[in-house]
Parts: sequence; C-alpha cells; structure tokens
Amino acid sequence: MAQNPWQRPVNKNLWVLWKLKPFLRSRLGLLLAYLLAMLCSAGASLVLPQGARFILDKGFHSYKALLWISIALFILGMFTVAMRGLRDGLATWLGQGVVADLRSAVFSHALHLPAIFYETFRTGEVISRLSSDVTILRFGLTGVLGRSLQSGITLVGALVLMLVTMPQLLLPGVLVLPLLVFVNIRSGRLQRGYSRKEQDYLADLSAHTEESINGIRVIQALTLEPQTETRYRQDIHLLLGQVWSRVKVQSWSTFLTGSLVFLALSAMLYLGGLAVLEKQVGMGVLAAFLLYALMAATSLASLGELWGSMSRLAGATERLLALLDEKPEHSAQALSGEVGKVPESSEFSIRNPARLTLERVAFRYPSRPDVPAIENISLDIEPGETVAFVGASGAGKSTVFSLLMRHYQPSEGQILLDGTAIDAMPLRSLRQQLAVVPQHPVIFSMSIADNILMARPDANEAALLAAVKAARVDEFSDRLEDKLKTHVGEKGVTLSGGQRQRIAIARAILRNPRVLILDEATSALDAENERLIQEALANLTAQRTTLVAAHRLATIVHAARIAVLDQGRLIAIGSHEALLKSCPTYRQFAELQRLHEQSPELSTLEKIRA
Ligand SMILES: Nc1ncnc2c1ncn2[C@@H]1O[C@H](COP(=O)(O)OP(=O)(O)OP(=O)(O)O)[C@@H](O)[C@H]1O
Repeated sequence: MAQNPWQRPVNKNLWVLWKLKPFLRSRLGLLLAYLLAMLCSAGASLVLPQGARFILDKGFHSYKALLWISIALFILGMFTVAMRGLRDGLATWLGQGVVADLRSAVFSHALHLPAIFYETFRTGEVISRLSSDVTILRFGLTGVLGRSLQSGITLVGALVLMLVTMPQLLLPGVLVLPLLVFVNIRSGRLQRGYSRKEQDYLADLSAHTEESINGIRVIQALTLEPQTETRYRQDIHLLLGQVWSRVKVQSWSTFLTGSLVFLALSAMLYLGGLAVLEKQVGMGVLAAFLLYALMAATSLASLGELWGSMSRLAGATERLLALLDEKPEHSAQALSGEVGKVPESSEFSIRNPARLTLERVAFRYPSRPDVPAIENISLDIEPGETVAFVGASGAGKSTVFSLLMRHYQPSEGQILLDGTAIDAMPLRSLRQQLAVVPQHPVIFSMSIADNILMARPDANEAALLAAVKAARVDEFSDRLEDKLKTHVGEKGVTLSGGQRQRIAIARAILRNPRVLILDEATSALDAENERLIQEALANLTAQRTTLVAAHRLATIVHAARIAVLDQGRLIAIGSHEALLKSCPTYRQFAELQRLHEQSPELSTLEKIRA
C-alpha cells in the first residue's frame, strides 16, 4: 500500500545506510582503491608530527640532518596530499555512482508503480525525493567517504600515538572525553529529528509548488493568487523553523565541543610545558604530542559533523528506499512477456479481433472501499463487435475501461480476453493489444510527430502519415510552420482540446490494437471535425472489438449493442431501437440528446429542466 505523506518513514537508527550495500557491491574495486588511498592518507598524516619532532629535537644539531629531515618532510607532505587528492576523487566518483544507480533504480521503480500508489502519494513528493533527497545523499555520501571516515581512523591513530609519546598528558583528554561524547550524541539525535522533519516539509513544499504551477490557470481564473502565496509562505515558514532549530543545535554543539577541546589542549600544553621546563622531555616530543592532540580534536569535530550528516543521510536514504519498497504493478517477468510484432496500420489492417468477457465483475476503489464503483457486471463482447457504454456521469464507464487495462484488479469476478483471464496474462502483452483514447489525453512536451509515435516508436513514415491523415491531425499541423515537427509545449499547452484529442486518436490508429477503447474520445471536437473523425474511426472500428463511452447520441447510435450503466450496475443492453422501447433511462438519455442536437444553443440548465 502506498504511503500517505503522514505515513512517512520514521526509522530512528542509522542501520538503514547498510541497505545501500547492493549499490556499493557493483563498485567493489573502486571501494577497495578508495579505502587504500584513505588509509595511506591517514597514515601519512599521522607520520607528519614525527617530522616536527625530529626537526626540533635533532634538526638543529647539524646542517646535514636539517637538510635530510626537510627533504623527508617534503616527500612525506607530497605523498600525503597526493593520497588525499586520490581519496577525494575516488570518494566523489564512488558516491556519485552509488547515487546515480539509486536514483535510476527509484525512477524506474516509480514508472512501474500502480495507479493506486499515485492516488495516495502526491507526485510532488516523489519528485522531491528524487531531487532533494538525492542531493542530500550525493553530498552526504561523498562527504562521509571523503573526509569523515578518515577522521575515525586518524582519531584512533592520534590517540594511540599520544599515549606512546607522553601518556601522562592524556588525563585532561580522558576527563573531557565523556562530555564530548555526550554533547555529540545528544546533538546528533536532535539534528536527526529536525532534519527528518525538514525533509518532510520540503516534500510538502515541492508537492504544493507542483500542484500550484500545474493548476496555474485555475488559480488565476479564480484569483486565488493571494491564498496560494500565503500557503506557500506558510510552507516555507515551517521549513525555515526546522532549519533554524537544527542550525541552533549544530552551533551550540560546535561551540561546546570546541570549548571542551581547547580546555583540554590548554591543560595539556601547561602540563607538557612543565615537563619540558623540568627537562623530563624534549621540545620536539611535546610539539609532536600537541600536534597529535590537535589532530585528534579536529577529527573528533569532524566526527561530530559526521554524526549530524549521517542522520540526514539516513533520513534521505530511508525515504528513497521506501519508494523502492512499494510494490510494483507487475513483476519483471510480466514486463518481459511475449509481445509479438504489431502489424503496420497504414492500411488499417485488422489484427484478429478479440473476444472480451466480463464475468460478474465488481469493483470498489481502494480509497473508497464502502462504495461499489462497479457491481456484478457480466457481458460477452463478440470479436469485432462495437459496444457503447452510456450512463450518467459517475455511472462507472471509465472504471470498466480501467479494469480492462488492469490499472486495478476487480474485487470480484474476472475479465477474459479470448477466454484467458487478463490477470494471468503478461501485463505488457495485454496492454499491447489495447489502445485507449481518453477524454483528457496526456500530451508530452515534444513534437506532434513524436507524440503520435509514442504509440509505436518503430512505425515507418507511411504509417505515421496515414494515422495523421485519418485522425485529421494534418488539418491543423499543415497550418503550422514546422508542420508535424512543431513542438507542442508542456502538456500540449499550445494546442486546443480538440487538437489534443486528434493526436490521441492518431496514436490509437498507429497502435493498431485488437481492442479499441474510446472514452469520450471526441467530446472536445466541434461538430464538423467530429463528423470527419467519426468517418476515420468507422474505418478503425470496423471489425475491431471496440468499446465506446460517449454522451453524444450520434457517436453511439451505430454501435451493435449499447450497455446502459446506472450507479455501477448494467441495467440494460441492446440496440438503440430496442433500448428506446424497453429502457426508460436510455429513452430519457436519448431524448435529452435529441434536444441538444436540435437546439445546441440551449443552456445545460434548460436541458435539465426540459
Ligand atoms: N480513483 C478513484 N478513487 C475513488 N473513486 C473513484 C475513482 N475514480 C472514480 N471513482 C468513483 O467511481 C465511480 C465511477 O466513476 P467513473 O469515472 O467510472 O464514471 P464515468 O461513468 O466514467 O463518469 P464520466 O462520464 O463523468 O466520465 C464514481 O462514483 C467516481 O466518483
């Protein structure tokens, strides 16, 4: 079941990062090279203070010793920076690669999620996870791999070397250590909570942004700009509140950690200075010790940051992986189903028409389980037959089509295609045999030709042009400068509703399906264009199993049979003439239509009154 925004993942530990393992496994060689470079870089940094020790204790004894120690220091320094550069480069490469794989995996998974997922999960939230969570992961992962992992190793190494160099000076460090650990753990926990909420608010913000920009015309038409702006500001305010809380904790933690570290360092310097004054140790030993202490302190601070960023990283990983955990609408096996070659449709060659059978089909939408959308529908549609569905708005026409496309599974009963239950068929194979012309076609931001070719990318030019002509697309494309290559803008914004429907019809023609579903396919066309397209559709539907939903009598009157739906139930089926005699609901529908056709200028209200 899809997650609602209020059911976001709230896992509290960092183990979720372990789930990134499969994405690292394919880069094992790179990971080992990175670990090696990181160990070399950490080791070389730990040797550097020994150079300072030698210079101070032995370097001033002779010119030659000074020269050799300086040369050795230079070589060591070069090695350190080379390893550091290699480590950072490999870390970035590794981190970016893991994130790219994860992002592709989540995106392709999102493409296969069922209709029900997108009913409960806002698209803006999916986009937010794929953008802002991925960004956190990208920076977090490269940061953790780049610096923080080495800090842990350096800290341990520096502590061991401090112990070896001047164990008596460790006392101040030991005393402040529990406090440091406490501050870091506490602040890490707080930061994790805040950053998780921050991401949730960011997702809300993205979802609202997407909704507002998509619905910009409605917002402008209803002059809802001030309210939309206020809601946006409120979202930002909530987000900033979380950022502010997190930053406060972060700043306090940096201040407290820094103070404790400097307290310990000052005490060490004082105690160490006493030892030098009393000639117990040389200056070089104290300098090396203090350098190790400084290294330990910086590593500790960096680990504190790591704790905070790991929390953000864990949150982002969790939210991305939660999308991967959603159940897809079909298995990979279903996707690889045998598809078969679709014949060219330039001549409208009919693929052997299909028989469709609905056996006691009932369905309730998962988001509205109390109300049946379809109840106990049984219907046998002969190969090549055209059946029209009529009924009031909400009667269940589109739901029948969605069940056929297997966007949903019937709650009871089954649908058969040529005697085989569609549930048992590979999804791709089923959908290759169907084509839907929806009431509100989705047009993509590409050219007219590319939009049509989506139905069959391998179609040749003759097939494309035939579909264009049959669907009367050429009637408007010929008047455009770039003809079929004209870019139609986002969601086909530069086209009229009727032009978008003609593109959708051309897609269906090109697809050359065995079952054609016309769901109010010509509702946005004017009478002249509808008449012309009906002719084209007549060619397309002849001897092809066709299901039509339409409000206009002219569209359905020629159907072999008309199925009358009322509140999800099939109340009558028969020819136009037979239904006029036997079905009062249909008679009423036909009379209203006739009234409309005779006096199209009557307002809807007048028609209802009539
Ligand atoms: N995704 C959904 N979730 C919950 N209920 C839905 C969903 N889609 C449709 N419904 C409900 O199912 C019933 C049938 O809707 P459907 O869209 O099939 O009607 P229709 O006959 O195609 O209507 P129209 O002629 O207006 O397109 C309606 O009561 C509708 O509110």
